[in-house]
Amino acid sequence: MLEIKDLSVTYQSSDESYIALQNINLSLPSGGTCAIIGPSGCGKSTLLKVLAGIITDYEGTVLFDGNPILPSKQKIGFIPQNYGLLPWKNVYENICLGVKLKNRQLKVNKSSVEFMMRQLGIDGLEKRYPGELSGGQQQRVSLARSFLLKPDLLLMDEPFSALDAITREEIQDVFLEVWKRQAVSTILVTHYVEEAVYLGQKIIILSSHLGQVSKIIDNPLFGGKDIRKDKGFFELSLYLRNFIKKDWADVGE
Ligand SMILES: Nc1ncnc2c1ncn2[C@@H]1O[C@H](COP(=O)(O)OP(=O)(O)OP(=O)(O)O)[C@@H](O)[C@H]1O
Repeated sequence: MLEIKDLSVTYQSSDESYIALQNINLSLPSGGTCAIIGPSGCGKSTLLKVLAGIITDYEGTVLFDGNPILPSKQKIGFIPQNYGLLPWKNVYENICLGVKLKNRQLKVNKSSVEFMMRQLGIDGLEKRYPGELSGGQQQRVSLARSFLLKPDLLLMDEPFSALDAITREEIQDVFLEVWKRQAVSTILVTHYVEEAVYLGQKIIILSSHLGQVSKIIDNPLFGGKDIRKDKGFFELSLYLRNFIKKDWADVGE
C-alpha cells in the first residue's frame, strides 16, 4: 500500500519560494494502478520525483507498505517521457540496465530477458540501437526494462504521449497484459482522459491551484474486457472532460 499524507513540496530559490504541491493525500493499494491528470505546471512531475526518491526535501509522509519510500529500500521503476534509453547501448543491454543498476553483482537471466521481449513483442530486436527503433518499439524496450526489474512501484511520466493514437492504444494493451501478470503498483501521469480511464484503477485529477487534488475516482470500468467500446467508457471520459474544463477554469475566481 502506498500512502501519501499531507505531502507538500516547496521549491526554494535565492529570492523566492514556490509551493508546487500542497497537502496531497492519497492511498493506493498494492498491485493497483493510479492515473494522474493535471494541467501543465500543477506538480505532476514533482509528485513522481518524490515517489522516485529524487526529491527528499518535502513535508508530510510517503510510506510504501508502512516504510518510508527510499530507492535503496524499494525497487522503483521509472519510465520518463523520452523512454530513458541509452543510445549507445543496444536493446538487450538497455533492457538489462535496470536490474544491473539495482544490483551490479546480479547476473541477468538471459531467458527472463528473452521471455520479457517476447511478451512485449520486441524479440529479434536485441542487437538494434534505440536510434534504429520506432517510438513504439522504444517504448516497449523501456517497459521491458522496468518489468524485468519486477519493481515494487512503477512510475510512468506521460509514457505514451509521443506515440500516434493507434500505436498508443496498442502499447496500452501490451502494458495492461504484462501488468496483469506482475500486478505492479503503478502510477502514471497522463494528459489524455481516455488513457486515464483505460489504465487507471484510480483516477486522480489535480487542480491547477497550488498543486491540490480536485477529485479521486475509483474507476468501475478498470480491468473489464474491451472497455474502449463500452458506453460507460465514453460517458466516464465525457464526465471527466467536463469536470476538468470547469475545475481548471475556476482557478483564480
Ligand atoms: N527546481 C524547481 N525550482 C523552482 N520551481 C520549480 C522547479 N521545478 C518545478 N518548479 C515549478 O513547480 C511547478 C510544478 O512543476 P512540475 O514539473 O511538477 O509540473 P508538471 O505538472 O509536471 O508540469 P508539465 O505537465 O508541464 O510537465 C511549476 O510551476 C514549475 O515551474
